[in-house]
Amino acid sequence: MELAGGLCRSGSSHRKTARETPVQYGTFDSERLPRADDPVFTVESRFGPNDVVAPAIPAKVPALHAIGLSYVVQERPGQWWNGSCFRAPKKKLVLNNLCMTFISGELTALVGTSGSGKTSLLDVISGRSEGEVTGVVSYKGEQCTRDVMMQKSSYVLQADRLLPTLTVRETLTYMAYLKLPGHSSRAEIEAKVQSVIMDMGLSHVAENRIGGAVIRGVSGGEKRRITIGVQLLKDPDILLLDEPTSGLDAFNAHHLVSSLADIAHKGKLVIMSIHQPRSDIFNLLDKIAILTIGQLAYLGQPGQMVPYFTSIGYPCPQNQNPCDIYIDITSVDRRTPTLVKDTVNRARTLCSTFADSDLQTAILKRITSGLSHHQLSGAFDEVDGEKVDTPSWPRIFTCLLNRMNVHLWRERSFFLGRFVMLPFFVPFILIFLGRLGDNQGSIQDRLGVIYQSSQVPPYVGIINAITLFPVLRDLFYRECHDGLYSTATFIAVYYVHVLPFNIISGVIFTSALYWIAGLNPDLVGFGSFALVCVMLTQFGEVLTVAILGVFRNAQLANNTTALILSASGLVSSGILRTVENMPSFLQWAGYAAIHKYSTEILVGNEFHGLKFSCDTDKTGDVPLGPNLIYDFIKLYYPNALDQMSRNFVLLGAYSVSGFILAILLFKARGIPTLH
Ligand SMILES: Nc1ncnc2c1ncn2[C@@H]1O[C@H](COP(=O)(O)OP(=O)(O)OP(=O)(O)O)[C@@H](O)[C@H]1O
Repeated sequence: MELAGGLCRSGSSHRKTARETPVQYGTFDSERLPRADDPVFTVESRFGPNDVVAPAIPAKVPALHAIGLSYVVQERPGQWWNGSCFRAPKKKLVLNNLCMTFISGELTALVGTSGSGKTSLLDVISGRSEGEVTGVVSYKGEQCTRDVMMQKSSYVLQADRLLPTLTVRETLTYMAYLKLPGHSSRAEIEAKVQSVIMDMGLSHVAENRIGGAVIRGVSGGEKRRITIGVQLLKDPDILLLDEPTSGLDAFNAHHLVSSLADIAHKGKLVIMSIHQPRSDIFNLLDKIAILTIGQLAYLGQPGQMVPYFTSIGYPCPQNQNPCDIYIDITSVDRRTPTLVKDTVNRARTLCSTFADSDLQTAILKRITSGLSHHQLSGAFDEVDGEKVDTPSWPRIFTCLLNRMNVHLWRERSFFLGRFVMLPFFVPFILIFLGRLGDNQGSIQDRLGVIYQSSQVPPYVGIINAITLFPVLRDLFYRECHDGLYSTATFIAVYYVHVLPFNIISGVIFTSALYWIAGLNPDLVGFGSFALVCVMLTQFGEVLTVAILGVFRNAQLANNTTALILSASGLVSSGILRTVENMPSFLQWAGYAAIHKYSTEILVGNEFHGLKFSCDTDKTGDVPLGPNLIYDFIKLYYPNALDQMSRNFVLLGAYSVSGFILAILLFKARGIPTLH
């Protein structure tokens, strides 16, 4: 049977067209749509009178259609260090001209072997795809833009990204503040959270911590339920789930899918990808779609699957799970080139057979019967997203800040570490340098204290960021992916969250070091010293955050930031080597380094007005004249005394520019693929 124009016909000729003439998302070749008077609409079922091919859908049931959907991605030809940046990226056709229909009130499973395109299809439907999409995704008869799909659908990714320190109820409550309309009252939010807890069967663990690698918390199945519950908070019309049962035992997988079936039967449109559903899960499904090589090998009711495949020469052996059998025959076997060739050919044949089948014809009929005349000619109106009352910025900011505070408070070792880590260095410095005297030798010792005091705080900032930030970053990726808030908001919240801790630890560090070591006994000097330490700690932390925006690997980010700060201290402090003696390019580089300004402040602060005694009893000691210290400062740190305010402003600017750099790097690097 030949469909008019061959829309959704699989095969190499079409593949070529999709590759060579990429069109924009939201367009399709209307010439290939069947007409309302097409004879295919009147053909008899090939399965006989008892086999229902396409039960009529009541006109008002909302349906999601994928119409001529193709998806092409750019494949990276290796890592950049292998020279991939000099090679043209290869295009890969991941989905090829899919025509599918999904209906509200039904649970549809996308099955197929690994790499068949299940996740990509969910990405495209949800509007979160990265590549080039052609074809139309329509919902309730209107073409859905990315924004509309983001609004109408919720997407449950494969990995659970949850804060281990929060309880189940807290997790859902914070998410409700981020997702529910801005006018929602506290009581409404609590009621919604309670109803999701009940719907997802989480009431027995509602007050338990989620837990993680170190602290045991809820089970894997319960974590999956929480992740799904998070997505149900905004009451989406469409719920998409990527491998929701992965990692679960048979009992939990069945329990979860049966909850999803309940959700679907309450009127939601639920589509999930699943690798190999067991027979008890298979029985819970309303529809099943088998994908292979980016095409459709089957879409229909589970009960129709055996008759369909039997009719095309693949009967299901007795007492076997039909899903296992038919996923196997549609799979590509990659063990040897011959096997690949044979199984790809078989998969292609199965897809083109399905494209010619009554099942596919019925799908096309459903699609076209829901389309208006101008839509049939390819002219869809793009629906604008409904005006959604999103939470206000202060509400989002406060919610994120509270969540970070609760998380840090519960991570007791990180929390205490923030207060004690910097002061912890004081005994080491004191053991090494002792109490400073007022003789000439103490000048060198004071320079040592100054060097240590400008090196240690930013390193502590690095350690603090590396322990705390990555888990928050992973959560941010997930929530930013859902469009809940921006990168700038996230970084700003983190900046404000850590600032009080850095102020307190900087003041404790200075209080201990300054008076016990016997630095210049002056209250203003003490305040300036503390302020420098705070700014350096904050800069170290925010610079690490910026680097963590580039490197996903925390260890790499740690090493890179430590290297940058070491280089900064070496070239600009003037303590390890006099700046004037350095090559000019290093002198210039020193101007860009924060340690130049922090050292100038600390040197001016320490030596200004300090009197030193003359050690005349020691052979070789040269008495210091009254102006010698002043001359020393003037010679080696010419801006230390005159430009103290400017240096403070520059230190502040560094900490702000670290914040801006973090936003820019996060934006430039983008949100990673979260699968
Ligand atoms: N952004 C991308 N860049 C490169 N290749 C991609 C991209 N997205 C998908 N692919 C490729 O497309 C094919 C289909 O991938 P997809 O993740 O959709 O398969 P899947 O059926 O969900 O597999 P699995 O069950 O293993 O998750 C794979 O070969 C994958 O490598």
